[in-house]
Amino acid sequence: MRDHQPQPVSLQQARRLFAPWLDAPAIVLAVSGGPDSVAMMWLAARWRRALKRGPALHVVTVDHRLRPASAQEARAVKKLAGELGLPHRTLRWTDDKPSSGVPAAAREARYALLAKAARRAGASHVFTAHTRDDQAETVLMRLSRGSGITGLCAMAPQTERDGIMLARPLLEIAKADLIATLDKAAIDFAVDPSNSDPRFTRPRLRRLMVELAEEGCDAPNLARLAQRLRRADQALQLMAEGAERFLALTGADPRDRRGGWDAQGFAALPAEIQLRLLLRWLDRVGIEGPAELGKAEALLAELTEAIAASGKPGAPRMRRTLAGALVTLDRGRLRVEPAPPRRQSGRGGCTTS
Ligand SMILES: Nc1ncnc2c1ncn2[C@@H]1O[C@H](COP(=O)(O)OP(=O)(O)OP(=O)(O)O)[C@@H](O)[C@H]1O
Repeated sequence: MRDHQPQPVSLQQARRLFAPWLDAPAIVLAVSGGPDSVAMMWLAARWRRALKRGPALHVVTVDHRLRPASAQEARAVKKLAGELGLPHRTLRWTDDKPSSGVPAAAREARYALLAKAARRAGASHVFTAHTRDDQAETVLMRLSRGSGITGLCAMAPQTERDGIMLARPLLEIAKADLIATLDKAAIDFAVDPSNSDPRFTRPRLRRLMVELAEEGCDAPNLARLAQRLRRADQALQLMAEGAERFLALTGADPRDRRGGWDAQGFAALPAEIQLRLLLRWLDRVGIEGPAELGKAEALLAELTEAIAASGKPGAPRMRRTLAGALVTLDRGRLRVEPAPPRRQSGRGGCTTS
C-alpha cells in the first residue's frame, strides 16, 4: 500500500479545481457541516475572495431532522458562513418520513431542496463536496452489485437535475487532504455518527477498503478506474449514436411497424454497441423505466441466436417484452415498440421481463 500523506489543499489548487465555474452567475454550496463540505465552503470562499470577481456564492444546509444534533450543526455552518462573508440558508425536510428507505428518501428530498434553493438564488450550479474516497466507495458498491461499464463510471464530475447543474469539484481530492486543510485553518466540523454505523453499506465498505488498500486496491486506483471507464463509456456512447444513424439508413426507426432495422446490419455491430442500442430503445419506447442490464443482455443473446437462424427455412419469429417494450424479429427486421397492455390472466408465454 502506498501511504497517502495528507496535505492541506492550497489556494492555487483551489483555483484550478473551481476554474471551470468562473463564469457561472451564482453557485449554491451544499454544506452539511461535515468535514468535506465545510472544507469546500472554506476553499470556495478563499478562491472567491482572491479572485475579486466570479460567481456569487450561497451556502445551503438541509436539516433532515433525523438526528437531535442536526439543527445545531446547521447553526454552526451558518456561523462559519457568516464569518467567511457568505449568505446561508437552512432548509428543513418537513415531509413525513417513510418507514423504510429513509437515507434514499432524504437524499432525494435534499437534492430537490437544493435545486429549489439554486433557482431562488439565480444559481446555475449546486456544488457538493464528494471526494475521491466517496468515488472509490461508489465503484466498490457498484462492483458488488455487478454493474456494467456505465455503472462503474460511478459519479460524474457534473450532472443535470431539474435544469440545475450538480457539480462535484472535489472528486479528485482525498478526504484526508480536506481534513488537513481544516486542521491547518483551525476550523471545526461535525461528525455524523451514521457515517461509521455498520448497519449501512457505505461504512461497511469503508472498513473493507482499509484491507483492500493493503493489496493496492486503494481509493486512487478505484477512482482512476472510474475515470478511465468514463472515457471509454463516452467513446462507446458516440459509437452507438453513429451506429444508430447508420442503421437508420437501412430502414425506418425501430418503432415503425412497416420498417424497423435490418437485423443482419444490427448483428454485424460489436456486441457492446448492440447492447447500448437495445437499452436505448427499450428506454425510449418502454414505459417501465430503464431495463435491467442483465435482462437486456439475456434478450440480446436470444436475439443474436434468432438473427443467426433467421436466414434458414422455417425460422420462427421472435417476440419478447422487456421494461414495457415489445421487441420483435420478423422477416429480417428488428422492431422495438411499446408493449401491448398485459393480459390479466392466462399464459402469455412471451414475456422476458
Ligand atoms: N444535509 C445536507 N445539507 C447540505 N448539503 C449536504 C447535506 N448532506 C450532504 N450534503 C452534500 O452532499 C455531499 C455528500 O454527502 P455525504 O452524505 O456523502 O457527506 P456528509 O457525510 O454530509 O459529509 P461531508 O460534508 O463531509 O461531505 C456533501 O459533501 C455535501 O456537499
